[in-house]
Amino acid sequence: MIKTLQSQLEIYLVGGAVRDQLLGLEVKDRDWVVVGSTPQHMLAQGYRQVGQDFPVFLHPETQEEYALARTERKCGHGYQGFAVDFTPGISLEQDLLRRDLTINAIAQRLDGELIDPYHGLQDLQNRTLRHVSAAFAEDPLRVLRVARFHARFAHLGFKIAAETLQLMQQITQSGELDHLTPERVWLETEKALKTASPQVYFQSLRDCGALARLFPEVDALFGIPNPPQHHPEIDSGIHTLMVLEQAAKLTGDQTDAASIRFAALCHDLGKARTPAENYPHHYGHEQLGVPPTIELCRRLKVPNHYQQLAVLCCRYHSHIHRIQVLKASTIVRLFDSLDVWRKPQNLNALLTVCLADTRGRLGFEHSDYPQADLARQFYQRAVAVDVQAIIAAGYQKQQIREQLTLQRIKAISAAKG
Ligand SMILES: Nc1ccn([C@@H]2O[C@H](COP(=O)(O)OP(=O)(O)OP(=O)(O)O)[C@@H](O)[C@H]2O)c(=O)n1
Ligand SMILES: [Mg+2]
Repeated sequence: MIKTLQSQLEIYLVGGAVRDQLLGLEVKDRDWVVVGSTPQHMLAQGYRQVGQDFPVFLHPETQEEYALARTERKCGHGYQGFAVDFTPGISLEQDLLRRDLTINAIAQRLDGELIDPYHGLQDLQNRTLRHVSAAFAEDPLRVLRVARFHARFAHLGFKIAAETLQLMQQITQSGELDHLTPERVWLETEKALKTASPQVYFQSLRDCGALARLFPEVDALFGIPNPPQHHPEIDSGIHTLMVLEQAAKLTGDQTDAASIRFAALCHDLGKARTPAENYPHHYGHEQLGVPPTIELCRRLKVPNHYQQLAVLCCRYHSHIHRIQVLKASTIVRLFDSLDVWRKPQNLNALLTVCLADTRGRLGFEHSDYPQADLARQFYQRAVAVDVQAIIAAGYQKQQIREQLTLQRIKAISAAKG
């Protein structure tokens, strides 16, 4: 069935599938381009149209995406306002020319032969992210996409070509990024947070000036000093990206990796709000970081669970760093604030951010962090307090709560010895 369908169309594999296969990586989803066909012909072959006025179709069996070869010309701001031409005369080369990066603009015929008019193979070998043509600028989201591909492939040695970075700077300066919807910005950012090197995404955005437009709260950290004895890297922006790098290493592909990494990104936002006369100290930066974290999340419509964890990590990371000297009652209050009784994962996430914070400093990359073990011990003691025994002893209503807190404090005090 597939064979007969495809034999009547001129079909090429394109985009990420060709790229990842050439890099020796696992291919997740496959995108196809169809040359010389029409929507009517596609429908007659059994394909289902995806969008109303976009020439993209789903294969009746594999459900993979097949797009008619097309050109696009921008005639407005942002995502809207494209003049799309998908008449059957559009060639494969024309379709590839409108794409973002040369490494994404290699096509493969069904017999395996590669068609590479823009030298994507060479750029794959040179580990270079290079735009295909000036048409790159027609979709400003591509500034974020390149930063994300950089984050995804940095560990393989990929760099952004100088002329592409320049173009990203021009697009940023033109103000086009301001027309991106929050949803699209967050979608790219969330994907970037899940890559092997999320810090490279934010560094690349900074390199082209886009960080100040999209994440001014993070950008504001650059140039803010820390005490050199604890922070040999000094700069709060650099520290933040180092913490993000460590958080990525610690979380790997665990399911809540993205929210922990996002919390790492936000944990020190308050340092940009320190009065300059206090430098390099940042008294109260934990609480000062909450408003910019909430503002960033509101603007980009970041999902609630990200915001909640980021706010907790802002507020309480220093508590964990100092847990050895905290009173047992303060520790119980901290656990209450973290809602650890219902959500023990909050404690794990905070401890991961704190470990990343410790290691995200120049020369401290392999530091131990005994505070995490201690926090876990205190939690184990406190969570073992038996509420049923308190009820059985005859306590009522809010007395139960009070007794619970009291006994948890006692349990932690005992553990402190
Ligand atoms: N703004 C965009 C989005 C997509 N593309 C093109 O469409 C292809 C498919 O897009 P997408 O699936 O988003 O990216 P992939 O490169 O396939 O990467 P992934 O593995 O993440 O799917 C890209 O390779 C690229 O050629 C583009 O040029 N500009
Ligand atoms: Mg794809």
